[in-house]
Amino acid sequence: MLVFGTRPEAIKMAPLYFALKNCPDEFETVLCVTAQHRQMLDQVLKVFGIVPDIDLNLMKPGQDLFDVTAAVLTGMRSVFNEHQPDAVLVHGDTTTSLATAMAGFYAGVPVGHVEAGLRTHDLTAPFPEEFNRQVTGKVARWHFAPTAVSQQNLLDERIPAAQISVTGNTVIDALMWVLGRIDADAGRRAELSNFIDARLPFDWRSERFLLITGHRRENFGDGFLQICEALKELARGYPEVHFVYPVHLNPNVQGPVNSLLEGLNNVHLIDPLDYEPFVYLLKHSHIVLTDSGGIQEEAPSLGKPVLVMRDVTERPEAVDAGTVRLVGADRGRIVSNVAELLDNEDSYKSMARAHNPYGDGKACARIIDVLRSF
Ligand SMILES: CC(=O)N[C@H]1[C@@H](OP(=O)(O)OP(=O)(O)OC[C@H]2O[C@@H](n3ccc(=O)[nH]c3=O)[C@H](O)[C@@H]2O)O[C@H](CO)[C@@H](O)[C@@H]1O
Repeated sequence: MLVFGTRPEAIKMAPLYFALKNCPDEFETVLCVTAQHRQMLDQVLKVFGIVPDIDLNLMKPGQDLFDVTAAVLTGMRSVFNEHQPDAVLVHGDTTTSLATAMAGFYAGVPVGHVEAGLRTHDLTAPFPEEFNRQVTGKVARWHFAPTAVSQQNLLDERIPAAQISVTGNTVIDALMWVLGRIDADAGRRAELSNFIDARLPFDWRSERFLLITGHRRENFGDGFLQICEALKELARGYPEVHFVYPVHLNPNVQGPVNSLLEGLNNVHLIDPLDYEPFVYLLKHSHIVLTDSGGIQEEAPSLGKPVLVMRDVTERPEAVDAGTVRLVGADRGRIVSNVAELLDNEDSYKSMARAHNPYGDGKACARIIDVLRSF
């Protein structure tokens, strides 16, 4: 059984879902979604053409971490009772993953952790994700670590080596699948272009633009004010550059972003994009400014410099390779780093190198090999 509830989990679990479904003689695959994020999850399910077998549909207005954790935990009790899975697979560091892993532990269902071993070693950053992944790691029977760094983090926590496999990150499987589908189909490319044209009033194919995403809890409040002030300063200082920001639906993000950034001609605040147009836009972007985890993995494989608006990252591989840089949610650092990349071609070139520290597109096959031997 696969269980997930948010957009990034759905993107990263979709290829694994298909890979398992492709082995019907070996695995009966059941998909349960919690719908921790309803709308953004559904967007991804639609792109991949996936219909869940079970939908807990637990998103409610104004719910907090206590509500989500409790709802997933009790929801999964019923699901496990009814379906009696032999194993449950969860992903990464969401509240859905944490509570499902706990439910698996209580119900005696072995847990496989996809994207295991990422660590900042600071329980408050990202919050609550670092806590979620550490606790999920305590419970897991199989740890599917994307890189040697994440494998080492698990070994340092005295997880037995035999329970850890280095598989690569399934996000690269998803990215390659989506890009392959776009490349192979001129009609699809035309449709995507029309879709993006309808949302952006400039020629995004030829003009320079920054692609921005920001939604981390630890940046709510002052962090978002600083991010918005930085964007405002950059937009005024570089009127010929465009700033495209698909704004996360969380009201803590929508509030400051909409009020502080409206009315600037070259700042384009749009709704979160479906995965396919997002990836297409990422491919055409000049610089990526983000606090997201997944985008730190996708952008390097497309050769895009990434400035991460956080002080720590659980993904040091691309930072070490020099294609991702940490700039914090700090107005001065964001402005100076973006300005350097816009003004200095050598700096830009040194960060704009395509490389793939996070996988080769074969992570799902490796995960399935491990599950086969169970
Ligand atoms: C910092 C951190 O702890 N992040 C975690 C968070 O995801 P993460 O921070 O990656 O979550 P996001 O909501 O930023 O989602 C990123 C994904 O959404 C796509 N995208 C983004 C914007 C948009 O408009 N449309 C769109 O499709 C991106 O291509 C990317 O694949 O949960 C994931 C699932 O457990 C984990 O893997 C990540 O470690």
